[in-house]
Amino acid sequence: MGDDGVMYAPKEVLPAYKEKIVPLADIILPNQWEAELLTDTTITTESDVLTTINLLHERGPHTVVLTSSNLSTDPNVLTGYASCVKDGKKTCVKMAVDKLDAMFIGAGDLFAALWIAWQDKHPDDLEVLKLLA
Ligand SMILES: Nc1ncnc2c1ncn2[C@@H]1O[C@H](COP(=O)(O)OP(=O)(O)O)[C@@H](O)[C@H]1O
Ligand SMILES: Cc1ncc(COP(=O)(O)O)c(C=O)c1O
Repeated sequence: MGDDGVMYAPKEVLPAYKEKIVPLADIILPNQWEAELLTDTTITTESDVLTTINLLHERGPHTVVLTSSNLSTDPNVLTGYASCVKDGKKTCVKMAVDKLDAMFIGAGDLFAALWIAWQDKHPDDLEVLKLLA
């Protein structure tokens, strides 16, 4: 959808993402900014992360992965969060990635492709899946 305050799609389609596309999805992998945009929230704490992830679960997806956030206090670490709901039980893990000093276009797309493939192989195992980060 976008990065750092810039949407790749026209902003007019945002309501369709919120109301139509998210409810159709089983797995969504927004970065922090995308998650905030989809839920009209602002994330400044881990508690906010959980609130935002829950709002997204409530719309339908059983898996919500916040691929990156600005919550890490270590400039060399990128922090993400993954949450799955199965049989009414929610599991959430935190992912810490060694941050490279560069900006990668397409990292989110690549991450999503890898995650979806591995989640198909390890459907209930966030501890394995978080190793992708
Ligand atoms: N600077 C970076 N250093 C190391 N890994 C990165 C970096 N940027 C992205 N990644 C990896 O790619 C994944 C997706 O990146 P992210 O920036 O969250 O997606 P998007 O491109 O959608 O904003 C991250 O979870 C991380 O694993
Ligand atoms: C126009 C455009 N640029 C860049 C990207 C890459 O996005 P990301 O870096 O979030 O994977 C996309 C993803 O769909 C895109 O549509």
